[in-house]
Amino acid sequence: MDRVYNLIVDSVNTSVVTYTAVSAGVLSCYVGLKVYRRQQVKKKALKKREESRKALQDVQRSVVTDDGTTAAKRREILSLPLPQLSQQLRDGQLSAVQVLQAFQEKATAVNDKINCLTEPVPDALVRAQNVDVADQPLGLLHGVPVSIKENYNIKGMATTMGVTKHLDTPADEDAVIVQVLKKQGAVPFVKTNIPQTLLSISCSNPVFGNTLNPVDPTRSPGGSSGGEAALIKGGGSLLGFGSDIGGSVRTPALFCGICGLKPTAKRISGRGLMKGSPGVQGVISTPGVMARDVDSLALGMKALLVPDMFQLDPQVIPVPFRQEIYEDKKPMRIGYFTTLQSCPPTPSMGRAVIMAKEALEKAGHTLVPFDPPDDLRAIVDLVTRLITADNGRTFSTMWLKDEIIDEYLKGQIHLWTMPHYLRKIQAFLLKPFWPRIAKVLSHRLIGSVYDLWQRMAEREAYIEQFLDELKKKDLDLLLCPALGMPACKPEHAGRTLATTAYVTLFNLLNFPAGVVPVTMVTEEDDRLLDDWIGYGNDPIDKVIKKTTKGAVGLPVSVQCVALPWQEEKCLRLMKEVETLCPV
Ligand SMILES: CCCCCCCC/C=C\CCCCCCCC(=O)NCC(=O)O
Repeated sequence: MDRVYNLIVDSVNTSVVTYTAVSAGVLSCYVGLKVYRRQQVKKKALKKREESRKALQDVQRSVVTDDGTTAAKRREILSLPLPQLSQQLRDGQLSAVQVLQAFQEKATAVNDKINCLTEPVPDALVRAQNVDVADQPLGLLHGVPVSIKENYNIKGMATTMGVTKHLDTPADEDAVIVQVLKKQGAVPFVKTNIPQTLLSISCSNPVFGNTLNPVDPTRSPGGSSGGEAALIKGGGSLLGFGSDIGGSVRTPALFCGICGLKPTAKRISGRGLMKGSPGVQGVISTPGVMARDVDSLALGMKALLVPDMFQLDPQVIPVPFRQEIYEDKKPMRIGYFTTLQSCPPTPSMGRAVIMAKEALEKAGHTLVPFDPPDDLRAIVDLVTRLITADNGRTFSTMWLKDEIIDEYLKGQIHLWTMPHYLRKIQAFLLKPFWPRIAKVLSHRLIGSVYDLWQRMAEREAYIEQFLDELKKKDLDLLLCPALGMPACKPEHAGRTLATTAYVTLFNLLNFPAGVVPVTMVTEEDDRLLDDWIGYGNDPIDKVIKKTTKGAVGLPVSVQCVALPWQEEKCLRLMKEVETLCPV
């Protein structure tokens, strides 16, 4: 009996040992493979970064000059506002090659300091040479060098979104916007940096690295069109093209102190742009224009709103730029608000609205207080739910699977991917202390098509309600904060997303909206921040406060908003604010 028992014990022991050894072997193979894959991904990212650095250096070497006359001419070119520069190019006073080289030299020098470029556009010089031999001006942007955000397709260049799996796939066609720009004579010359996946207000990815804010390098230039904003602010481009589903044109424009316009979706074409959240419903993504001043934005829009665009993308509403609306001089009636319930702004952001409001009133316009209806519901129940409706599947499978996750993206991934039961437990525990955070956590995940339809129906009802409120006050324009805070530190970007309420609201409504710098953070704003509690001094408020502390001197903008398809009217209000509140 004992022998049988021993035999059984021995055989069980042997099985356990064998099982443990096999499991350990499989586990170490799995871990080894993971580590190996990670190293390969890292290697691939670094190789691409090195190649792009070299390509940019080659461009720099080819244009740098120590000839005094050329250098003086380049300084003169770089000092011209876009409308004058494009006029001189059309008149033949300047050549496209001369202008391109001035901007190539400046852009690469700016890049050396803040890492805002991803790659040079390889055929830029040939394109400029072709522009110079044309018999007559090719269009409104004849010979104007333009910068393009990384997620726009340019034939022959990979659109990477900051993930390595796209590095070896060059685009086979230009995005429609790029095609139209070329038809207008423009010379796309550099692509600009983005955050990995685009769904961030920072500007860093494992392939091209982190972009710094040219005004204060300890801060983020904003995202996702952060490379564009930083380059334009640094003087390396006069006209750039970005995209915006949650403020990606407006946030970086604010953080760097330039102007940016997010049009109504389908006013300009989004064909050939890679999206961070393809298929998302109800919070609408659209390309946008970025520049140092409003006249340049208007020129950029005018150059795009032409029959070529309407033919290349029949989904675009065929309405050309209405110059008469942009140049209209009649007094305007403008609604304004300084705060949203969901995320009260830090002192400088609210002060900027009051400053612009008073200047507009002095100039003869009528300013009317306007309360956006139930913005907490709009931001939490609609924007947050709709933008995270797939519970992070696109985020984790399409973008981040087998990739290195960027360090600045890590702080926000849980918002997209946290399991439902964990959200519920946390929301229950946190509700008595931090009701806003509990509200965000407790939002029901979208579990079915029926749920999605319900949210979309709520969104339609919300838009109707918003339009009714505007109509009651006879308003078709709004003035409000550009965001809940000025430029943040990159390490705080993932935990300050609540401040995007001011911009995402207009992606939800699909209204055109643009930002214009009007002031800078003052010592007094910084002092007032000490008593600022935001929504209720919850952990989100504490990070917003921490990141805003010491922001003295950073740009502060206001946001101008118009009704759908009224981009020209939105730009008109922006222009008026720019003229009345010069920074
Ligand atoms: C009331 C508290 C709410 C806190 C949570 C707010 C979370 C808001 C949810 C989503 C906003 C996400 C914004 C992310 C930046 C988007 C940048 C962007 O527009 N990217 C798209 C593009 O570049 O095309």
